[in-house]
Amino acid sequence: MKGVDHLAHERNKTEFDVDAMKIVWAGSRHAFELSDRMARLVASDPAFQKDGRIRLGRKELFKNTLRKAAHAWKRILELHLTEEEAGWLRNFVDEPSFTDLHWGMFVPAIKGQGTDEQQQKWLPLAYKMQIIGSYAQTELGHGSNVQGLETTATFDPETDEFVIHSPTLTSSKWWPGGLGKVSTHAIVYARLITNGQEHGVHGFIVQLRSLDDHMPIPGITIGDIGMKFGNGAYNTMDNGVLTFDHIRIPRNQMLMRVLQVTREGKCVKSNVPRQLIYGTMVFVRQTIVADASTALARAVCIATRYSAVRRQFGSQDGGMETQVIDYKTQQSRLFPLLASAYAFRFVGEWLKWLYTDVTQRLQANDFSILPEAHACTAGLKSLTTTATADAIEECRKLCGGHGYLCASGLPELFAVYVPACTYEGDNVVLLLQVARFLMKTVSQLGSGKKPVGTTAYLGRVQDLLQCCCDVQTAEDWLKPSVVLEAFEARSARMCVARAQNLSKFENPEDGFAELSADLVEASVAHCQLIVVSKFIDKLQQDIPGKGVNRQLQNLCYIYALNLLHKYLGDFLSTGCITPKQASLANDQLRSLYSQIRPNAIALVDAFNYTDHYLGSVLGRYDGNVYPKLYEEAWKDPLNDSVVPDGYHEYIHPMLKQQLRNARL
Ligand SMILES: CCCCCCCCCC/C=C\CCCCCCCCCC(=O)SCCNC(=O)CCNC(=O)[C@H](O)C(C)(C)COP(=O)(O)OP(=O)(O)OC[C@H]1O[C@@H](n2cnc3c(N)ncnc32)[C@H](O)[C@@H]1OP(=O)(O)O
Ligand SMILES: Cc1cc2nc3c(=O)[nH]c(=O)nc-3n(C[C@H](O)[C@H](O)[C@H](O)COP(=O)(O)OP(=O)(O)OC[C@H]3O[C@@H](n4cnc5c(N)ncnc54)[C@H](O)[C@@H]3O)c2cc1C
Repeated sequence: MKGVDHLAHERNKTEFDVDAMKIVWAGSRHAFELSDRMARLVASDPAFQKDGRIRLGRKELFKNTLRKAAHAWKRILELHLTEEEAGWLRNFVDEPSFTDLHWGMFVPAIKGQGTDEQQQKWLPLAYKMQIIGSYAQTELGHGSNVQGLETTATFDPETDEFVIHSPTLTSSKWWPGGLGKVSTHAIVYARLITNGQEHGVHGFIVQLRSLDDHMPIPGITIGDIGMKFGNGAYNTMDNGVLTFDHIRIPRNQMLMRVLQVTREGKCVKSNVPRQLIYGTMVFVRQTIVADASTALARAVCIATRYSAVRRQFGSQDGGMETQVIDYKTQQSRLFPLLASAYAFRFVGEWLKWLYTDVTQRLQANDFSILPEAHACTAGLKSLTTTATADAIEECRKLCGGHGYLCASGLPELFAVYVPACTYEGDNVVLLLQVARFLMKTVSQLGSGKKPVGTTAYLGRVQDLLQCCCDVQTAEDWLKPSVVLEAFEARSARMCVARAQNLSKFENPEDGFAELSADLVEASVAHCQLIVVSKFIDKLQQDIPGKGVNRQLQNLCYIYALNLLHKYLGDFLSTGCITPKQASLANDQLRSLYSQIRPNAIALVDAFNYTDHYLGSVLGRYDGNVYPKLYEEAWKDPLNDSVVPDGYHEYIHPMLKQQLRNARL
């Protein structure tokens, strides 16, 4: 059987309505139709082809990215695309570029932290791309510790200006995307100083380059920070270095929604909390969770299709060998990743809802759920990006040797994706933020303050400390209440145990530092509970389409029970379940793998990825893997000549030498 036939055969086994699942995956019929249209538009445009990207040198690669970004903008204008359509189009172009930072951080920072007048002035320029912006927060010496940033913005009352300055080498801005070669402006984070007094870190709109000839403004030194991990990959982005030598900007270019500086240099606080200065990060972390499901789904789609095409061992009487997807070990590695892609999709949907809700509340001066929004975005960003980066690497291994070829698409996907564990907040630093939130919540339980939102379960802590898991058979693990209670009890018990250990320290900060590794584990447990509970919530919705809900149920329990298996130490040591119940969970997991197996190909087809977007010979929709891999190999520049360059200089003399030695 050919690879092409394998996948057709697999698709015939499907037990659910794939078109209906495509809509569930996209979030709505509207989102499906729109993303489908944009994906096809990009795939059919020769200007957006990706072939050979990994073989380009840095300069060529970067210029190629500029060309694509300019072409994308041209198409957006020609077709009068809406903001939503334009976002999808840029997504399917699938090449990190300065536009990510312009639309993803520069514009949101002005929207979130700018006053109405500032928005009226700067947003139209940014929307028309008459200025291009980046987000310059991180410095050579400090990234995680935002309060430790060294760049200064000193108010000069004589001229009504701020003087932006880099006092040290370590205060050089370092990393901002789009800054190195493209951006004309940036939101620069700097320590505000007025009348000799410091007022913490704030954002300032600073012009970096001339709008006429793109030369840096005098006093500004700016460039690219150099090559990053992997071929192609994130090297399409000009992450930059920037220093200021007493650059003057008008007073009204400080983003003043949180704090105003008057003509006299007086600081006047508004009614919004200081943390709103960090609001852009909350917004981006939320989008990163949605992106995690997309990147994970890409890797899983490649590994699943290839696992159905690939055959090894098991041939009897000259019959066909076994499809590697039928090995239980392959299933136990692959199907939890498939389930995670769906789980992250739904938690991403929920997080988007939460973010929208917080934004509306903020507009009505209700800041009460800001800590919850911060903890959820930070924790879920950390959980989903760590899992996705690990999963892409696992998918590479699931594809055996061919997974290591760039033609599989997996090496570049990994190289592009893995910095997500670091940017927008190092994942451990973010989990420590969640831990602070959880410890604060536990410490307030005695005061009668009822926890709400994702920590509401901690309000039932007494019950959760005592409850016994009600599982007697493997089927009992298919009850939502049972699964939910196990995850709630595990998280609550871990939180309470950590809080008790913390209370033994005289100085809570010392305790927090000493116990931080344990605290991070409690944060992970809490975030996993959120993902599981949002998946279970999704199952309660009225989901149309034959067999769709059934598949989602199977995926939900695979996600939850695989976590239970992987983190068994937590569940057993906190006494949430018994070893016997753990073993039953494992039995159920195996049964679920068998149920998912005939639907695996259709479940990845439901992601609706074009071959252009997947960029993988192994993941091709038609399964025509071997002929295309063979074809692809011959495209390598090494195969341009039969005898390689360097033969006469190095190989030939070496062979001659051996020959002479042999004759002696
Ligand atoms: C084949 C492949 C082809 C190619 C494929 C292409 C496809 C690509 C796919 C990739 C996917 C997506 C791409 C997406 C594009 C993204 C582009 C990358 C952009 C990256 C940009 C950046 O990195 S910007 C810089 C980000 N920096 C950080 O995140 C810094 C981290 N540090 C902090 O956030 C904070 O300083 C801190 C959280 C660590 C706080 O530290 P500290 O304790 O010092 O805090 P404070 O004293 O300042 O404040 C404490 C109180 O404030 C509360 N707090 C903290 N943060 C927030 C917040 N954000 N919101 C609300 N409240 C907050 C904190 O809880 C404390 O509260 P209390 O305890 O109540 O006092
Ligand atoms: C590809 C990429 C794109 C980026 N784009 C931008 C951008 O556009 N704009 C921008 O401003 N920045 C950008 N950044 C910077 C990014 O936000 C920072 O690198 C990130 O926030 C991590 O900070 P750091 O580099 O200072 O790491 P560090 O904080 O130095 O981390 C080093 C190690 O120390 C540990 N650590 C640090 N603090 C603690 C603590 N309190 N407790 C325990 N462990 C700790 C971390 O876990 C990590 O293991 C980008 C980074 C990358 C990689």
